[in-house]
Amino acid sequence: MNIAVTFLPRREPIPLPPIGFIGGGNMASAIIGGLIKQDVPAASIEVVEPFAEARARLANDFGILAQPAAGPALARCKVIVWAVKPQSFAEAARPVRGLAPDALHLSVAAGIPSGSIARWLDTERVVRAMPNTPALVGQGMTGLFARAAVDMGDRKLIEQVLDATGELMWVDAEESLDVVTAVSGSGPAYVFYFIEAMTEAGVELGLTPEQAHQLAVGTFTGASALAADAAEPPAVLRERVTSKGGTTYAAITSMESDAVKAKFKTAIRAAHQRAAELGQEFGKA
Ligand SMILES: NC(=O)C1=CN([C@@H]2O[C@H](COP(=O)(O)OP(=O)(O)OC[C@H]3O[C@@H](n4cnc5c(N)ncnc54)[C@H](O)[C@@H]3O)[C@@H](O)[C@H]2O)C=CC1
Ligand SMILES: O=C(O)[C@@H]1CCC=N1
Repeated sequence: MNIAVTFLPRREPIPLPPIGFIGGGNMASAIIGGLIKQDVPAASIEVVEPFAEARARLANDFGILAQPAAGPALARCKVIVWAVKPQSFAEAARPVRGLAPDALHLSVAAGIPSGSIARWLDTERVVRAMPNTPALVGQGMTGLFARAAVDMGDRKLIEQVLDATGELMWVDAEESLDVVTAVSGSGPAYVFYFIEAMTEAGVELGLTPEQAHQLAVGTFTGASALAADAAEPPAVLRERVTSKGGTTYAAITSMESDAVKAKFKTAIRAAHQRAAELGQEFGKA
């Protein structure tokens, strides 16, 4: 499948209206952290978060007084960000429907189709996003899809809301978001998994955990920067590291004989399949 994408140029800041969040967990905090960095005052952010512990974290980290349930405070919000688990979306939507009739809705939930969200909230102004956790350090990758009723002004508003989280990429087909989920949404977990493996191997071979961690993390940072900067594809960069009969050759040959690349691709297909299942399971209500 070909995915049509648009990389966005750096954006001029625009003043942001009050923004509401339904769910105040990890992803909401990553986006809120970015807003606070853009000097959005905590007082213009409304959060609905049923768990007291999560509310305490929001108060402590950002000075935000979150509400345990949806109420009239959401009426002033021009954008509402949906950062609940796919399993909780339909239930969370029920008390919000009609509370903020002019709001543009932005969902980060994996899998849940924009058509279900439009139905639950009785509005066509819905954008779906698939961010990832490096958004916490301003280096996230976010895929975005807009329903037909979302105009250019709405898109600009969404871009501004997510501006401090990292790079944004609009996709033209909603199905592409499930691919984005499998590649970059879940992707940081794959990278951490490889970092764990490299660190464990380094320790088993005699380095201290600190040394092995520093080498593994630094190698990912450096190789990613090189891949981003280089004109050549990653396969060519890999070949440049791989001296004939040398150490890398031994490692890559071992991985190829264990079908590591094929297995890794199978894992990404499993994530893709799960994104579609989440939509089917929890998008119906
Ligand atoms: N964690 C990740 O790497 C990514 C997560 N996502 C998506 O972001 C969404 C949220 O994920 P996380 O932030 O990781 O989960 P999380 O569990 O940290 O946050 C979800 C929050 O929603 C709250 N909540 C539950 N029921 C609610 C209700 N009825 N009304 C309001 N809030 C309610 C929970 O108390 C919790 O604090 C999910 O849909 C996930 O698919 C998307 C991209 C990456
Ligand atoms: O694992 C999940 O379902 C979510 C979506 C992408 C990353 N975390």
